[in-house]
Amino acid sequence: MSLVYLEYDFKVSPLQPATDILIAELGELGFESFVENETGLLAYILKSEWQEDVLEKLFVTQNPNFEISWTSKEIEQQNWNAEWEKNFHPIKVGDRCMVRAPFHEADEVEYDIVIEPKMSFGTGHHETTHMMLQHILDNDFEGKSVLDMGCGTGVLAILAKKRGAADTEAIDIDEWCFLNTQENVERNDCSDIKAFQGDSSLLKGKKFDVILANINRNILLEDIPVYADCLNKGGTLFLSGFYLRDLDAISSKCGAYGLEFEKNLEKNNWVAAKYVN
Ligand SMILES: C[S@@+](CC[C@H](N)C(=O)[O-])C[C@H]1O[C@@H](n2cnc3c(N)ncnc32)[C@H](O)[C@@H]1O
Repeated sequence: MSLVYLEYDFKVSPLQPATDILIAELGELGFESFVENETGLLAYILKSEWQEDVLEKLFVTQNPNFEISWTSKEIEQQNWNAEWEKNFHPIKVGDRCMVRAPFHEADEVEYDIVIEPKMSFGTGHHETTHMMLQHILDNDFEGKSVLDMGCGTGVLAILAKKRGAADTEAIDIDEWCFLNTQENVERNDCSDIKAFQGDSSLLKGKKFDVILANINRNILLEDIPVYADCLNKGGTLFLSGFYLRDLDAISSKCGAYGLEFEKNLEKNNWVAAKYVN
């Protein structure tokens, strides 16, 4: 069955910081994918999950410093793929890692990741994915057991595996992401990554050396106690999907469960923070 999505074409002024704030707010409302352009942003959400009147209550729509207008249209999933192919360019993370689509030419990099995201989040274009990939490049994954929570396309689990991770699990609440992760792990010769559909209730009794969770502020605040429970002593937790203004709240919740803040990366006000157990 083909799912029906809504494509919103937002025109915003000034382009920055309005686009960044809009992406953060729409992400919290459940929008799954964003394509930035010269006038603003295309954003996609499943029609069945959406009530448009929420847009009137956003910070960007209510703040007189921003001008914003939008149109929307229904698109079928297959149309979305064509749209995505038009807009998806390969992304490099430093000199060592490239995330590209199957129809892009491979480059000479240490970690070449091929992703067909369809409607899943996680192409490396978003700041949070990019910073999480950077953390994976900067840290030792050799022989570590890894959880990628909120895996989207599975891109973080795939890079962790390519960096030498041992047992690796990838979980997403969304069926489409779960299926997409399964496809992408095969495509990248990482088929021993185990993918599951679900949430933190699946984590009972499990233990990991590293947990990667790029989700959003509210889910992270709710799930940090579960992550702390699942992290081996000496383990590392990487969290992203929230803004700099929420770092203190996230860090103090982690602190309350014995997880000590070590460092964070920042890009356009987004954060990817590292905690140690
Ligand atoms: C910001 S995307 C991150 C995707 C990918 N890990 C990346 O870094 O690009 C967040 C993902 O978390 C998933 N998600 C949202 N709430 C969740 C929950 N409670 N448990 C597990 N996954 C969740 C969404 O479906 C989405 O795929």
